[in-house]
Amino acid sequence: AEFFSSIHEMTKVFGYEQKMLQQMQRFLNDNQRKLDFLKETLRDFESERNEAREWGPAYFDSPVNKYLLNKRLTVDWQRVENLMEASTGEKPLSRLQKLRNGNWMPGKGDLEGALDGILRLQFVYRLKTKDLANGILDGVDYGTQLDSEHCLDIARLALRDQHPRLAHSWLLEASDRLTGGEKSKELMPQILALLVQAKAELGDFQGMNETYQELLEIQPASEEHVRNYESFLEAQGDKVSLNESKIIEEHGPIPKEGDMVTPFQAFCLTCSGHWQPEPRELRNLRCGYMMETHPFLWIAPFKVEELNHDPLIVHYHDVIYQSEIDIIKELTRNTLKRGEVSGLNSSIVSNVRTSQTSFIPVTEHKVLETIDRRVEDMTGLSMKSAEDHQFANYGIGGHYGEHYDWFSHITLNNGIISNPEHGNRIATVLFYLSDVTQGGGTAFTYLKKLLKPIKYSAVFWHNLHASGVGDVRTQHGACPIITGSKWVQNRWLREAFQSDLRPCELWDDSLATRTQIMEILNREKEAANDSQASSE
Ligand SMILES: O=C(O)CCC(=O)C(=O)O
Ligand SMILES: [Fe+2]
Repeated sequence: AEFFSSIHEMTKVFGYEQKMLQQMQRFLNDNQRKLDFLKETLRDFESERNEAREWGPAYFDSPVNKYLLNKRLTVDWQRVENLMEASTGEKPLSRLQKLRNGNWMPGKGDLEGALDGILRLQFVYRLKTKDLANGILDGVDYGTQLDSEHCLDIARLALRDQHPRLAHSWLLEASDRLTGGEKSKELMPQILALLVQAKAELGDFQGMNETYQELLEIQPASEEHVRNYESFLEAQGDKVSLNESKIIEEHGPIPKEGDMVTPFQAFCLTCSGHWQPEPRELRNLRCGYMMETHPFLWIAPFKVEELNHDPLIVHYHDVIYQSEIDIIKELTRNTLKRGEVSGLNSSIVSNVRTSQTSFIPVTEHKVLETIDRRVEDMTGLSMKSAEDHQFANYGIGGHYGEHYDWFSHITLNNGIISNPEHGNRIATVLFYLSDVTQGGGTAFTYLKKLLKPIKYSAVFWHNLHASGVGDVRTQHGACPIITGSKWVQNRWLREAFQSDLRPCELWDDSLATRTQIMEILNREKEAANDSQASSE
């Protein structure tokens, strides 16, 4: 099992730890009883000996006393020896070991996953190292302090995952948090050695020089440091005297709109709200009640909000009920596993997606059937070719990086998707089965839209152009959860049986690069502005 990706699992593990504590308590009790008995015996033996000493040799005139000493030296001491030799608390120890070695316990991968989650949160939301180390997450104080060793662990991972700025700041924090004593002596050289590496990646040669000197001051005898310092001076020595030590910010500058960024950067900037649609891009969007698709909706119309016109994205409110969510949670209780993404030839576990997911066929429960009738009314599309219901639970730091829901040609043709004859994923309906306390929005990277999960609501969008070609503007992802947990349900509708039901549109951006798309979008925007301006 895997735990860091799900709060649901983490709560279970927390329960197991309670059992481990009980075994530890039993171990202590058993040993305490043994020690108490030995102490009492020691006192008894001592008092018998004191009495004998007071009497002097006359003590042994009494046959009873002779007997007592003999008994002590044979039987009683033997008992003491046996007791001292016997290992106590074996039972609770072996129970404890069983609990801890069970496959329900988190392992090394989970620990790394949890650290990875912290780093991702920090990177995406540009959180301050100092705040995180003080247990403050995006302004909320959780009161948990990280010690020097924790900071060092995070720094090590940051360095490995090419976040040298973050590594640098975590190392400074690790050093600030050293409290002296043996531990400091052990950790300081490790901190400085990694600091040299971080500064090297950041091109801070003067800083490297200073840190090398500090390192050699505390470990002058280390041949390794001397050797490294010498080869550094040889290679970069000329740069040292020229340069000022750099000021290193823990986060790089925020790219401006229109700057060239990677899709991942666009994802981060949308998640953190640094990139947002401009007011004029929003002013034609409406909200209201929808009642066209089904007579029932005249009585209870859907509450809809338009989020985007092209591609069409709409948000429905109050379209799933607590009673349904309760049933769903029961259905998925034992079937959640780490979510996978499409690899070249198969589905793979990847850090791109850290959530627990489960596919459940509609036939499993009538509630799924009811939800599908609703989806039909919400989308005007047929559910005949829909995939199984997918449920996902994200824990803290859990996320799903930017992606398209539509399958690429490679995926469509390599036989790893279910029912390829049903074609590509024409539309997505994403239900939010929970609110999320902090973070965890759905970010549309091209459209700069961030949707905060609202429990009982659902988002619906078309993934494909009318030609059947994937629409790259639908790229989206699940932003990492800062606190709380997130439940979603995906309904993926396929192309088959939809030909009379889908709306039309003309252009095809399937082969365009991001820059080309941005150009087209900007041109459209300008055109819209022009026509707006001329009509005003
Ligand atoms: O959880 C989210 O907000 C998005 C999930 C998603 O995009 C997916 O499962 O394909
Ligand atoms: Fe998706």
